[in-house]
Amino acid sequence: MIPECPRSSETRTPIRCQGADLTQTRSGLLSEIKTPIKTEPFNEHYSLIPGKELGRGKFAVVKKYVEKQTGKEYAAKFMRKRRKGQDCRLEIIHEIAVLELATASPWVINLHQVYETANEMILVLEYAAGGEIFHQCVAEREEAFREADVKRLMRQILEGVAFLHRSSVVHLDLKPQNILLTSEDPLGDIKIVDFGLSRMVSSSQELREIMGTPEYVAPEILNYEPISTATDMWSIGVLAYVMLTGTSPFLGDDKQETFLNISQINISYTEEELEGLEPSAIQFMKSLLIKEPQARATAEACLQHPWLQQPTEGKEERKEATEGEPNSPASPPPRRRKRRRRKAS
Ligand SMILES: Nc1ncnc2c1ncn2[C@@H]1O[C@H](COP(=O)(O)OP(=O)(O)OP(=O)(O)O)[C@@H](O)[C@H]1O
Repeated sequence: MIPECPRSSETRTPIRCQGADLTQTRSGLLSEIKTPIKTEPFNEHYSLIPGKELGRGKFAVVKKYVEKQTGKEYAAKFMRKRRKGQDCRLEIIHEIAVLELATASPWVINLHQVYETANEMILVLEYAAGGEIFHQCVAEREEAFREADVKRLMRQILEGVAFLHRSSVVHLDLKPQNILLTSEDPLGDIKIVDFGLSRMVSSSQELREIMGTPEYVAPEILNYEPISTATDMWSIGVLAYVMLTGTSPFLGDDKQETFLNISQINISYTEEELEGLEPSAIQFMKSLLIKEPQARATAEACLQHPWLQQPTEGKEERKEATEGEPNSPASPPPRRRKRRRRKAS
């Protein structure tokens, strides 16, 4: 779900963030960018790589391109400036500004260039060849993540989110479709994408009413209570559950049921998909899926959680496990991944 575009006539306030002076609007949008906006024809500099588009949202399409001069591959995100009759250029500028702010984090997708046409802005992004972690989340056992994989990727997600939170940015749409991989096999590293709903949080102004994706939204969003960095931490709790089990903890038969499940914290930690996980993995999720935002673990605290302190068996484990005998000493015991009605979506 996408929020209404803010009015461009909003008041702007200067803030200091990560040592830089930034200007933000009342609704938590950054309004200044450093990247030059190119107006020459995009196709003069980039060639489309034929094939399936990389992704599509409500107002954007992402396609793979090669830069003619360097031969390097990029993901070009074509974003419509007018949405539902409103000018949303300011929102796109904010998305660019957040990507600029996060350049120092290896876990946030890199912005290469920006182009603008009459109707669109084109964000030329680093190409994440492994696609969305969503695919492994819902894959059958051989391709699905093992707990050791989830731990390594979760540490990276948390480091990325901790960086954003230190910079006063809340992502507000953390879900498996917005966590990409640099490569699929061997399993690479994560890249956080899609800052379309992200906002600056400051102590002086309250943010409410920004909607993410139903299955991943925190109770305070449903109750129109203030949004904070803790709102992202709820989504990370849901993300961990989905990555570990392939099922979505709050998903109901319709949106109403999903929202009811969230507001009542109607979650089960005794599902068979959770059997065989380290007990500390359950504790980790429980430390995040708490109604009161203040009681949830922060990203920094999560990085110190016992679940993420235990050594993982490394990237090779998944391959060995799928090649070896299912119960041989070299491969960890298979985790039951029977699908239920509430498969992640
Ligand atoms: N840098 C990238 N490399 C590879 N694939 C990408 C990249 N950026 C985006 N994609 C793909 O395109 C999809 C849509 O991108 P993104 O979420 O940024 O667009 P969006 O229009 O804001 O989406 P939504 O409306 O769902 O929020 C991603 O889920 C991903 O599958």
